[in-house]
Amino acid sequence: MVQISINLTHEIMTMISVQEAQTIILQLVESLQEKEVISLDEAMGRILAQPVSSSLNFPYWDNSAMDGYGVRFEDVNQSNLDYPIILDIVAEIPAGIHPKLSIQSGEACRIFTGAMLPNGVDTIVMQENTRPEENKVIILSPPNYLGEFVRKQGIFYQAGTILLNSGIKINESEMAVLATAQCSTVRVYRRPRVAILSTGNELITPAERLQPGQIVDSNQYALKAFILKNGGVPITLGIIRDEPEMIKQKILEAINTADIVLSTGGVSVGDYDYIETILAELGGEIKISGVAMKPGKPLTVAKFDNGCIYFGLPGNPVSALVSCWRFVQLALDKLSGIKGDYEPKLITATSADELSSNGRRETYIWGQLKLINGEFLFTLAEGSQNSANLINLASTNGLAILPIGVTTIHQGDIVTVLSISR
Ligand SMILES: Nc1nc2c(c(=O)[nH]1)N[C@H]1C(S)=C(S)[C@@H](COP(=O)(O)OP(=O)(O)OC[C@H]3O[C@@H](n4cnc5c(N)ncnc54)[C@H](O)[C@@H]3O)O[C@H]1N2
Ligand code: MOO
Ligand SMILES: [Mg+2]
Repeated sequence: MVQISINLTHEIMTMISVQEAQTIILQLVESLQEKEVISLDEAMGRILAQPVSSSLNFPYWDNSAMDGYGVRFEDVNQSNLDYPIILDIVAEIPAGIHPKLSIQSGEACRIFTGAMLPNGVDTIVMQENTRPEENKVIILSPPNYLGEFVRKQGIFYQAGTILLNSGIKINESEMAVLATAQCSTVRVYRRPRVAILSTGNELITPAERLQPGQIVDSNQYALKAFILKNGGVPITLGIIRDEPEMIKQKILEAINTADIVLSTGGVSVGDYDYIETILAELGGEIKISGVAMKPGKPLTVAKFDNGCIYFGLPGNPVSALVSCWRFVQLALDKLSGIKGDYEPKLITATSADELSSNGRRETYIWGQLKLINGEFLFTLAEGSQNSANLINLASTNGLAILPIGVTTIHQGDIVTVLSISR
């Protein structure tokens, strides 16, 4: 690692640090309180708004963990190859049956994995340790302990205990819990509404014919995908020309319909960069107007009286996404009702490549994070690290972070990497 001492220029002094920006943003965001009841089938990806418990025990009843024979432990625990115990098979119990009989001393039942135990049975002998003979079974080796291969009622969870906490995201494993607890409906937080708009005279849609000087609006698609991936409802408002009145109208519409607004472009110092002025004119309180990071420097954040939080993201495609990964992600997590510490997922990795920065802003370098033999390795994306190069941003799952003052991370050095979930 190579460090420099830097003279802070006026530009850097007016920008806040990434950490300060994170703190401000998280202070602005309040978690949604509105809840809705949805069907279990629709619950994937949603945030649980109440703890889940059940009147059921888990397992629901004593059942067998093996295909074999249900026995009384005291009958068979002395069994061995020289003096094998022989029991009468008095019943066959497949899974799904409620056995009504009671197994007496000297008796066994044929039983299968998942089948409910009858009264009297306290242990299962797996069939590999037995030899059936007509309506009898020979126990070739005794069980290791009383209750072997029995899944006792309530041994995993007892009725009434909390199975899932409020504020967790429902993924596949939580879906299984909700299903097994027979929650056919689930109370969740409503999804955050996120308005997305692109500003710029040069922008066209992917379907339009490209004319010299134009550029396709990729940000709209990137941001929509990001919002969908994070459980929000994207409200795409399209492309707005660099026309202050038109931008004003769209922003007004956006802040009145969404919890968060993401716009791209128009936040730097150019003659057509109107966003910050318009936000202020509309009564937005400008909380951030520049962060000492690269890319993502001109990030503008404002809060409106109705609670809406406006992120004016830089227009450069990489800058826009890096700002989302670093800041909007945390804001969305908190807004969504997810309980957590709202901290970026930072991973310590070894750098496979030399990484460089001018050391003047906290620099985010995109690439691949791989787990190799239990250790994380960061590989630089091939090609240019230019904030307009959205092509080599594809497949990025990690952003190596070079703090202010650090100009070089040598190959083999340790580097902190922001992990991006894919
Ligand atoms: N004199 C200075 N110029 C610039 C500075 C600076 O400090 N002084 N900062 C640079 C940095 S850093 C960034 S980042 C950009 C931010 O620009 P804006 O947020 O004002 O965005 P635009 O000027 O509208 O566009 C920048 C760039 O991005 C392209 N773009 C815009 N929207 C989209 C979209 N929806 N999809 C794809 N690409 C888009 C646009 O064509 C421009 O190339 O400012 C620097 N300038
Ligand atoms: O801050 Mo800009 O995002 O470096 O290109
Ligand atoms: Mg600009």
